[in-house]
Amino acid sequence: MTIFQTLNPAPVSLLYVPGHKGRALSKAKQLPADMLIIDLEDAVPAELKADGRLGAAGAIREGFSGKYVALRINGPDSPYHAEDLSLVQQVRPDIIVLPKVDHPAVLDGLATPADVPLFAMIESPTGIFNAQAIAAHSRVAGLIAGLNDLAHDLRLPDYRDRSAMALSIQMIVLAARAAGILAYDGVYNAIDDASGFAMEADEGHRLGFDGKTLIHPSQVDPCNQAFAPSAVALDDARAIVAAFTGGAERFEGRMIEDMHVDSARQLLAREALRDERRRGIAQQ
Ligand SMILES: CC(C)(COP(=O)(O)OP(=O)(O)OC[C@H]1O[C@@H](n2cnc3c(N)ncnc32)[C@H](O)[C@@H]1OP(=O)(O)O)[C@@H](O)C(=O)NCCC(=O)NCCSC(=O)C[C@H](O)C(=O)O
Ligand SMILES: [Mg+2]
Repeated sequence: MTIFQTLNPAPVSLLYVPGHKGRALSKAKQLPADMLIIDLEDAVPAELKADGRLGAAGAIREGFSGKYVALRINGPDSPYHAEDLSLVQQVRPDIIVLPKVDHPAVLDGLATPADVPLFAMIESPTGIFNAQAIAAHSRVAGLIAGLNDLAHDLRLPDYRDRSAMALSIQMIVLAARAAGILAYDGVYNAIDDASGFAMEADEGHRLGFDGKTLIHPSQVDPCNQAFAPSAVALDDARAIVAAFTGGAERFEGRMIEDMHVDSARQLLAREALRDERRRGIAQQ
């Protein structure tokens, strides 16, 4: 089985849940997030790392009915890395999220099960410059933008200013697409700002991300909505596929060619898979 079959359909809404927060882990079971990323890194204070691992182990063993489960471990330079790795061996999450990946060489030496794919977080200027090689590494199934850390390393006066990170954000999407893997947008910190979240999620969709990483239950539904194709887009895709006969054609006032039909087919196939998965989960 390839890493892509493991994640088919690709998740759209990826919610971080700190490993030491029992109530949040329970609540996460009821939420319509496609993937939970149980965090052992920055959301868990140093003195609670052991609690974080215990919480993560219990929650993963209990299961999250139909959701993909990822574990964000502490990186190889961290004193918590070795114990996080033993947890990975015990619980075998669907995905390992590795933070602050700056060089592909970090992935070569990583003692995680070879058949558990990685999402590599790109969160530094060096990571941005090496994103292409990181994305091309055989263990990597996706990239995640870590924009809080990136804004910090770039010394941005305002970490909310995505325009100051536009080039970096697009390099993450480019690197993922060049390698044929998934790409996820960073988190939106202002948890009470629903309209700001909706705008940023929509922007992430338009930039080509497969979905967005999230930090609060209130962001899950708006994320799913932002990345769902509209009824108009689905109708358009069906009409393009039905109308196309080959070469360059006029279709409803615009030119269509092979690549437009291919995009339309991909959109319809993704939506069909997501529908099937939603029905499967509802029946559980
Ligand atoms: C951001 C928070 C610290 C806010 O906490 P709080 O104000 O306590 O939340 P609420 O009172 O609004 O919570 C309401 C209920 O929802 C549950 N909850 C909250 N967050 C989550 C969650 N993420 N998943 C599931 N459930 C959640 C609460 O338990 C309440 O439920 P109940 O008690 O039953 O009423 C907090 O939301 C939080 O901790 N979020 C996750 C933070 C996190 O994981 N951060 C690390 C990843 S982000 C990052 O590192 C980005 C990257 O690396 C970068 O560099 O950019
Ligand atoms: Mg980070």
